[in-house]
Amino acid sequence: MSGPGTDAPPIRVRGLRTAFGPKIIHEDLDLEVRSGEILGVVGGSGSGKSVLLNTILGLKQPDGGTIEILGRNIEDEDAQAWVGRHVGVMFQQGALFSFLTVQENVEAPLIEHSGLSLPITADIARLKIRLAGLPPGAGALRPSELSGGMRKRAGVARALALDPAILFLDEPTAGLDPIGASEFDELIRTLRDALGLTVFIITHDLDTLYAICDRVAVLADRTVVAVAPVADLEQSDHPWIRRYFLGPRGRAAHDAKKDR
Ligand SMILES: Nc1ncnc2c1ncn2[C@@H]1O[C@H](COP(=O)(O)OP(=O)(O)OP(=O)(O)O)[C@@H](O)[C@H]1O
Repeated sequence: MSGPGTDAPPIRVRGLRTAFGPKIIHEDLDLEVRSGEILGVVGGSGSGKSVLLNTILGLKQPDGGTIEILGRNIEDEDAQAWVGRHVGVMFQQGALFSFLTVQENVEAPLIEHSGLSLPITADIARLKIRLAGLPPGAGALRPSELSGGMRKRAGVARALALDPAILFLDEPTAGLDPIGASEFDELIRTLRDALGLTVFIITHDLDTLYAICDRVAVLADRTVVAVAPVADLEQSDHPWIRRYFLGPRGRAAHDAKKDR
């Protein structure tokens, strides 16, 4: 069986169809994510980015097509537990348990999946909290005591708890000020480089796309209409892509990248 360490692409989606009743969200959608890349996923509001994420994670059943994570079909028996073991997810706002401290939030997946003793679990959680760029004292705080940026870092620490091969991030910089957002981008790139992660980021943040994404997948017309580095997408003829990258905000992000 294929798995982490094999040549299978981290994520391979083929011919995906999803729907809610009669409403079709994705049709004949193909997407292959390369090992070690940071892939940005963009699309208009309601284009199906979150539904795609949930379907890849096995939280929503596809109506057609196949999804493989590290070579394993997510509809296979026991695949959910396997995906949970090899994939880290940071949902919007960090999605932390509000009644637990940061330390306990990061320990939770370790206790559930690793079978390690509690002292070792605690040590690993402390390491992940530091890895996510939080100060040592942050572990004792509850999510409500953290700033938005710290909460997102705590979400990253928890997502990294089980040493995943793939990190999924849903709008990680939403709600952060520009300095916090670019520090967060830098964290993601550093973690990718240091840990060899493959990163899948849903984002509306053009600066993130220019700053750290190796390629960007564009969702439109119920499918992925392009997957390419931003520089190539700037040359696209697709009307939505042109409006997105060549509109005033796209140009500003492009110019900011040049000035960096
Ligand atoms: N549980 C659901 N039941 C019915 N329709 C749904 C459900 N979840 C999502 N949808 C519909 O699926 C479509 C895609 O939604 P999705 O949340 O994936 O969009 P998105 O691209 O993530 O949007 P945004 O950028 O605004 O977050 C929308 O039309 C939405 O109304």
